[in-house]
Amino acid sequence: MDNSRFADQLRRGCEALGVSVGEDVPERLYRLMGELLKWNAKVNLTAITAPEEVLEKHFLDSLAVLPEVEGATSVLDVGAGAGFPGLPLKMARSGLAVTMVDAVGKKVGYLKAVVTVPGLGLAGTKAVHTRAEGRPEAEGLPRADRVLARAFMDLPDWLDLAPAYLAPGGHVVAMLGKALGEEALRQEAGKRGLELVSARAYRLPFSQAERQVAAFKKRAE
Ligand SMILES: C[S@@+](CC[C@H](N)C(=O)[O-])C[C@H]1O[C@@H](n2cnc3c(N)ncnc32)[C@H](O)[C@@H]1O
Repeated sequence: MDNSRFADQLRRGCEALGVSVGEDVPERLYRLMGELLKWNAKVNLTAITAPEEVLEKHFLDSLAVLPEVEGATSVLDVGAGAGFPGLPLKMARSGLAVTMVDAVGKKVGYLKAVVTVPGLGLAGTKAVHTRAEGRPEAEGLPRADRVLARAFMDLPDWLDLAPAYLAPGGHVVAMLGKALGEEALRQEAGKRGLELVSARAYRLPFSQAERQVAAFKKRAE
């Protein structure tokens, strides 16, 4: 897929998702895809390698959570793997302080390298090699306004772990596959002293795959 077809498809996908990104973001994501596929030939980062799928399943799927991130100044992406959703979010909102953490050293090696590639707009993005177990200070991880993860843990385990990394007033964001009812989300939240802030079900624009994103905050905040 050439650069202009990629950019066109990315724009159409963003429009369908109702998210907006700057004019130069498609071009920078195209270059990020080049880095990802180049590294993936040496280091196992992702099983998704067809450009159409990287565009939708990695890039658009990451950008789809922009509405839940708006207004935040910092994001912690736990179990970031090859940088999803952290890298596309940073590209789309350059003012965001993004920290990505992963337990696998070679993935973090890629993340640390890719954020220094000139022109990608990822400068200042942090990548930390550690196992996130809910002890931010000991793990060298910041507390953040949005603590999010994709394909990392089941919702109950995520809601047990993630609040430890919240800055005051922050939200835990859960990226889910099949949608859960709001009552089920509220129940899981309530068991952990959390409140449901929002829940939004949508489909990815080309494959129509189902997604849901839910945000939670600590009760009485
Ligand atoms: C299925 S991958 C998802 C990667 C990325 N978020 C995505 O959606 O493409 C899960 C990642 O979590 C990492 N991981 C698993 N347990 C972890 C932990 N306790 N702390 C940090 N990373 C962890 C794994 O190394 C892996 O890269």
